[in-house]
Amino acid sequence: MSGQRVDVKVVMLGKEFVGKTSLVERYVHNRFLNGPYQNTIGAAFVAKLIHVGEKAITLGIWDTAGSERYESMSRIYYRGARAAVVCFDLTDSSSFARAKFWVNEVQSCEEVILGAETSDWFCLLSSLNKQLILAVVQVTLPCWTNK
Ligand SMILES: Nc1nc2c(ncn2[C@@H]2O[C@H](COP(=O)(O)OP(=O)(O)OP(=O)(O)O)[C@@H](O)[C@H]2O)c(=O)[nH]1
Repeated sequence: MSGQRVDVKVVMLGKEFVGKTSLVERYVHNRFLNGPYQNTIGAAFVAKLIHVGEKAITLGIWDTAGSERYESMSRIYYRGARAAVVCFDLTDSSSFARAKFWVNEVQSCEEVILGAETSDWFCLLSSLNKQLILAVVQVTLPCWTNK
């Protein structure tokens, strides 16, 4: 980590290849890296300064590796996080099962955002009630109702 002061810790979680790094790149640098897929190893950290009203807040974003072999490491990164962005691919039901796993894991986070990505669009469902998020997604997403 860079040693800079972080006001709010945010963690990105979800199966590998669902687009976590791409989302962070878009949000922080407003760019899409078009090169070959490179899996995250362990986790990557990036900070972003945002303004909420007159307040300046530094977000410290931990982009975790989605591969299950890094699962225990990801647990370290979400400890103390104020928010978790749990991502999955709408075309991959196993990635939704993985998202469900992470939503249950991150009970300590104040805010959980569940993101669904297909190849060319992205939607966010946000709620403080994690069970409600899962219920909504189970009802609305065909890839989940097949399970
Ligand atoms: N076409 C398209 N490709 C995308 C989009 N988002 C991500 N990708 C591609 O999907 C692949 C995986 O994206 P990453 O952002 O590296 O996925 P990740 O979840 O961070 O993967 P891990 O680091 O292994 O956990 C990459 O080849 C991206 O270029 C998108 O919105 N559209």
